[in-house]
Amino acid sequence: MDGKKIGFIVNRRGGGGKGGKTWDKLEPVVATRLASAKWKVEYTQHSGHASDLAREFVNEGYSIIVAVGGDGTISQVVNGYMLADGNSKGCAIGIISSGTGGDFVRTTTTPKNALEALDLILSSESTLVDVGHVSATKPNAPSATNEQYFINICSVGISGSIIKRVESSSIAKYISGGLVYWLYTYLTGISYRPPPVKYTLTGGSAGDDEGKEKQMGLYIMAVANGRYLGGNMHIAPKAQISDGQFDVVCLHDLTLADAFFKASPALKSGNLMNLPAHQAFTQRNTKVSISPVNAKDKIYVEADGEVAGVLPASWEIISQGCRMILPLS
Ligand SMILES: Nc1ncnc2c1ncn2[C@@H]1O[C@H](COP(=O)(O)OP(=O)(O)OP(=O)(O)O)[C@@H](O)[C@H]1O
Repeated sequence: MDGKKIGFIVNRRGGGGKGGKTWDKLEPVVATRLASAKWKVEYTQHSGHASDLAREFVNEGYSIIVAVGGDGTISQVVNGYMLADGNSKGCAIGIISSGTGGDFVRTTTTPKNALEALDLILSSESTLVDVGHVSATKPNAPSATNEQYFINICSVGISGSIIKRVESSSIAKYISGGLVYWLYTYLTGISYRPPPVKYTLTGGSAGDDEGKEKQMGLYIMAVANGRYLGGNMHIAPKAQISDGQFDVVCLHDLTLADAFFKASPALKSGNLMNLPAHQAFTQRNTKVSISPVNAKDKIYVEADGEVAGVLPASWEIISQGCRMILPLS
């Protein structure tokens, strides 16, 4: 650790308070192991704060930034890192997972045990991974866009509607995060009707469809760097975080019965094989764009588990844009 500066960004609220408890146990170990190094901890004070803190750590010359929290915290740290151009400044991100869903660390097989995760961060080399970028329309300002990076999965359709309902929910502060998510998944599942959208896929395996605008009734499209979403849905089982491409997994034109009896089990198991080709496809692409056929439809986009905007939206991969310290695959 000679000469290295390590910054910890801790979301004490992540995982319904797990983040705080994890850090309280870990801090004495960090103090001992990093006694001869320069290290600092910052606690997130509000949503989005982890991004500002990451940007400051990069600009202050820190060599490692450790995100202590869930997928939302990891995503915000990646956003701050990308905005400050952390890769070209020789900075890497480490992860100590203490959230609710933990979808990104499921892909990377980062240890769930905080001491093991710290050990990995302090003893391993960093590796380059891809980062996704999404440009989505602001829900209340149709002529403006939200520009955002994501490290795991950005999706649109039923998943965006679920996240929008979870974020707007007034009961979320009274019951556990997992239960709120389950409740709105069920309620959205029975009321969701696939809206018509136009989409274009470019770069990669689009073949004859390369760059052609097509239309479908959108159930879900996952633009995936990682493999899991929604707290363990194995939606993109073959996605690789360093291959320079998104795995684009799409279910479309489903009836309510198909959605319940075929799509949900298939998404959970990562097996879309029992859905016919006219209702599901998987491709590898570097660019994606989708817009609603009916301009007044508000179709929500979620990125790493948080609302990123509505359609129209477009996606682009930033190949090997971020350095992370991860277990060797
Ligand atoms: N002090 C704070 N007050 C309120 N919200 C905060 C605070 N610090 C961070 N947040 C927000 O909490 C949200 C959730 O955090 P995080 O993703 O770490 O945990 P989680 O949602 O439990 O886990 P997961 O995303 O893996 O399901 C993030 O959007 C983050 O911006």
